[in-house]
Amino acid sequence: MKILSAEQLSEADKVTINKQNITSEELMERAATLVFNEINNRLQGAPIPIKIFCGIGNNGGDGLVVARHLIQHGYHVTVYVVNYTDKRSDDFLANYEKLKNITNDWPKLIKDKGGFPEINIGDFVIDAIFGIGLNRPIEGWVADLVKMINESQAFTLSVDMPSGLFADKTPGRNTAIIEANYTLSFQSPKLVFFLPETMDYVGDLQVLDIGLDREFIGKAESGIYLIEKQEAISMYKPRTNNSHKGDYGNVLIAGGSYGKIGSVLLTATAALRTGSGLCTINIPKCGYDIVQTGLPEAMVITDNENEALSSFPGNFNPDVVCFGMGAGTSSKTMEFFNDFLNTFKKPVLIDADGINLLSKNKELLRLIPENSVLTPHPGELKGLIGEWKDDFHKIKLVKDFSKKYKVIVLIKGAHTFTVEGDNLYINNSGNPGMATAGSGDVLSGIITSLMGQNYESVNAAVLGVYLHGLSGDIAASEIGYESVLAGDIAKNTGKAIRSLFNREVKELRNN
Ligand SMILES: NC(=O)C1=CN([C@@H]2O[C@H](COP(=O)(O)OP(=O)(O)OC[C@H]3O[C@@H](n4cnc5c(N)ncnc54)[C@H](OP(=O)(O)O)[C@@H]3O)[C@@H](O)[C@H]2O)[C@@H](O)CC1
Ligand SMILES: Nc1ncnc2c1ncn2[C@@H]1O[C@H](COP(=O)(O)OP(=O)(O)O)[C@@H](O)[C@H]1O
Ligand SMILES: [K+]
Repeated sequence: MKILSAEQLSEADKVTINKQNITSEELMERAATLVFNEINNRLQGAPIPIKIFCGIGNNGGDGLVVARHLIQHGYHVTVYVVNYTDKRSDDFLANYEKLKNITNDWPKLIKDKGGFPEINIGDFVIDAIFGIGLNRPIEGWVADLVKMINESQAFTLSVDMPSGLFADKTPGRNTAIIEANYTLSFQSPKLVFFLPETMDYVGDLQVLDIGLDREFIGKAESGIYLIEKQEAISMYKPRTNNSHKGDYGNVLIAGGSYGKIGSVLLTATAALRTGSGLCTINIPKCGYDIVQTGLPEAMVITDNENEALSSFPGNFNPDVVCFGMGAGTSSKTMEFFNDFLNTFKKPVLIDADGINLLSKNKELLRLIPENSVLTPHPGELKGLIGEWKDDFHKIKLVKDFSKKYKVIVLIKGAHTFTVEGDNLYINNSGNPGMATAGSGDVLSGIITSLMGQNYESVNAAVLGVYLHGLSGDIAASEIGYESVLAGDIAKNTGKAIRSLFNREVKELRNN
């Protein structure tokens, strides 16, 4: 799904009104009725106190429409108009009149702190104060109101966006923002919903298709994509009946050092479980027995050194190499890395200590083959691109880096971002059970496997991140968040692929 900016959404709004020959008030009615339907489905007529806080722009207008429908369906509703200015939008005013026509309980105007109502923990709060029109941080008594709503701990549902969040920029420190339990957003999720600094304000997210013009959305240049099941399905390449192991990639996983051999095992297991035809592991000697016993399906090449890798096996020509997990950053391993980058010219995957070695010796960046994939976690990323001021700055730095070195860079996190030049792919699978040692090693194995199976690097990264999250979701649903081990994520990649299609294994082939 494309993620549009606030500006593009406002434009889509205008184009839709024009093309569908409707008024903006009708579009508001359509959008806000969908919000009402969701709330009604959820509450099923429950007699709980509903407090709706409406701004005076169109977000507030949505709130008034929702209020009207709720009242007409017999809910206990109190409407508050958060009168931060007197410049009310036309559609707000039209719906204000409509609301007054159906109830004697007219909206209560809040103009300062004196007008704040009591909010109890059992209330259902609807936040329709600001939407995509917010253009400066919330201040003064309105900020106090937001704070009061948050402190009440009442269940809070935000319409379109939690008030106080900007769709496309960082909110800045200590600003007032609604901490929603649930956000019903119109047409396109907003970028800030997925960033580490702002995702916690959103709560559970649901996007409502309000029927904005498809052609406009199709053509809109966004460069930001949310990756969900549909996108994953469109990237997946089925296996063919008439095939053999040579068709599914020969991958080399190089890494590990004394005490960290398990990392390579996890990566190789994930690669094989994602479908690699052949997998060879390159480790220091000390790992030989561990790896041969732990994963008999893999072949092993040992280094001359006992405890860390020191020289790249140049006489071996795999389809793709993945380097770095558990490798350490000793000078010997730096020699290995140097050797490797000077020898191997097809796209590679560099993870963990591979990234740390790049940060130690930035000269090596120029040697990375085009279309390689780098998979740093935030700590490793800092070594590569330096400190960032906020999430938007981080994205800019990573885009610049990706363009400069022609590589694909992941920003790993609860929503992993895959950055390829100016394109951002935001992953929407995964869960907190995946915050466990070795989870990243598994991800590297999955992506490397796909690269070896002839997926374009960017698709291997985007699909690999999605499958990794989905495998983690399957593992967590079976054994609970706390118990998920990285090995469980590796084990479930096959189930993840199958679940994309809800079909029997036999049907997942190209005949
Ligand atoms: N796009 C779509 O597809 C559809 C959108 N719809 C809905 O419209 C919403 C957008 O509505 P909107 O443009 O009227 O803006 P909104 O968020 O209500 O607030 C703007 C008002 O706030 C003011 N203001 C700003 N910052 C401020 C501050 N810090 N402190 C104080 N005031 C501040 C600003 O005035 P200013 O003072 O800047 O002149 C202005 O008066 C959108 O989120 C969705 O809910 C649907 O109905 C239909 C389909
Ligand atoms: N809360 C979370 N939700 C979804 N995915 C997560 C979460 N926490 C971690 N992950 C995923 O787990 C992986 C952790 O990678 P990394 O930090 O490199 O782990 P390690 O170094 O232990 O292998 C990343 O792919 C990340 O996206
Ligand atoms: K809102």
